[in-house]
Amino acid sequence: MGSKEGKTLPVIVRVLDASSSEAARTSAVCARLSAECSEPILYTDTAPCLQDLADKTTDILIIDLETIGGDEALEAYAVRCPKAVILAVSSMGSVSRAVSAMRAGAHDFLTKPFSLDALASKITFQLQQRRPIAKPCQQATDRAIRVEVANQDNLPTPRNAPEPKQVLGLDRLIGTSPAMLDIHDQVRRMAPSQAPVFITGESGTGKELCAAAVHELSDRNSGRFVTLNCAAIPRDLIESEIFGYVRGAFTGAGDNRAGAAEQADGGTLFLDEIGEMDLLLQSKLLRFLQTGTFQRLGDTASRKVDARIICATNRDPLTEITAGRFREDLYYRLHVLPVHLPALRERREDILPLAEAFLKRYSGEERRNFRGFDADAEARIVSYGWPGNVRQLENTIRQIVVMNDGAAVTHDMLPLVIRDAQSRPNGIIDLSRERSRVAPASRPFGAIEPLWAQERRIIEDALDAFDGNIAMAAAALEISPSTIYRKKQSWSARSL
Ligand SMILES: Nc1ncnc2c1ncn2[C@@H]1O[C@H](COP(=O)(O)OP(=O)(O)OP(=O)(O)O)[C@@H](O)[C@H]1O
Repeated sequence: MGSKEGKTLPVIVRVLDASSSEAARTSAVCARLSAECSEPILYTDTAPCLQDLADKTTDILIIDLETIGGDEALEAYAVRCPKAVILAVSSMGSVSRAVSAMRAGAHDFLTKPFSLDALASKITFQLQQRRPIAKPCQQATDRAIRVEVANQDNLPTPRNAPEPKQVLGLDRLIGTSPAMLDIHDQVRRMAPSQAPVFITGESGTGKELCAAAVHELSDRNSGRFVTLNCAAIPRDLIESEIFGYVRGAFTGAGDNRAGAAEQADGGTLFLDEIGEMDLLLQSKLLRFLQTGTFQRLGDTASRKVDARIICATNRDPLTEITAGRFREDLYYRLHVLPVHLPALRERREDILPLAEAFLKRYSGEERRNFRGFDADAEARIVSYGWPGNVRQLENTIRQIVVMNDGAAVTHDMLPLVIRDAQSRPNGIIDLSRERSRVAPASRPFGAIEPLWAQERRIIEDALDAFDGNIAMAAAALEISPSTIYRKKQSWSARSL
């Protein structure tokens, strides 16, 4: 776990297995982990486990595939705890089962019966090796309270690793370019206001970090900063995630649940990828903004909360309005304090300070000796286009640190996509072949691959190219990682 106020928090382990004896046995593994674990939480039923994954912090999830009805069901668990290490276990082990479990979100797979040592060493390995994955669904969870951290993955801090420094507000928004200094200035001025903030910018430019800085510098900072990524939640669930629900509101609503708006009472509600909301929900959000009141799904009582709204999108809001996908009245209600985060290629002065900060952070975490970049590596890093912006830069540096060691990062440690960028400016995925295919004048219906299938092929190619790393694949495709999660969900919904 991360560190709060200088103390290392214990690793939170959840175990889901229909057999209580199996669950208890599996949980015994915690005693063998080098990281400090709290008492594991055992579930024999899926519903309470799903609920807790959505509501509470999870560092490790050990999940029995038979209990959840197969590996296809795993994704629903994975999206609820995007930062957890997920170990799938099954008594029906096979290579294809393991592969599909890992595609659905597991980090590793074990066939039952397994030895506790085997499970412990797999978990330890994952905790040490895991690279960052994108935030598919930062629900209204405890983790959304961002009074943290250099260790942004909420991974358990290795016992001997240096404690991450606690940095708040603008310190976390690295950059000294004129554009970034201007953003700092805007954030400082906007923070004390109660008015909504509307943040635009390409994926990975730091919109969420900027929203967190506004919250941290505001007088609401003793309240919660609750993040809801609308792109990562199926559209029909966004409403219940924002406004909550009462028992029986829909199948599976076994209990009353507060939504993100209530959890942000007294604090800040950050609605990321707001353009993903459907029009009906947009009108409910508008009403909430106008009156401060809302109803939980299935409830008749109105509730009132005091939450400051910050929203973000990587789309052009005016284009969305023109296309009829975004309500103009909602836009003007939200677009009171606008901030635009420029792409990293438009503020090249920030690249090196960011790269150096990430190198320092990850060298400390991974116990490496890196102190800087050699001249060739530095030149390449500074001149590369960084289509995935700061997220891509951060992931790249982390990848380099995990895979190498030395005093300086050298040119040959850089991923091929960056070393080779001049010859292939779009990165590793050569889309030019796709585009240059000469289409015959007419082709019979059915000879053309449907758009979703082409899209799926391209995304899966990108994932293969980056070894399944969603953040890197998204960066190369110049889309948000949450788009990949959403697409994957839609493929499973089609049972593809
Ligand atoms: N100026 C910055 N200084 C330090 N880290 C940054 C900065 N900008 C972005 N990052 C890091 O880059 C990653 C992506 O940032 P963030 O999630 O805020 O981007 P985003 O614009 O909200 O992306 P998306 O649109 O895909 O949700 C995070 O790990 C964040 O900490």
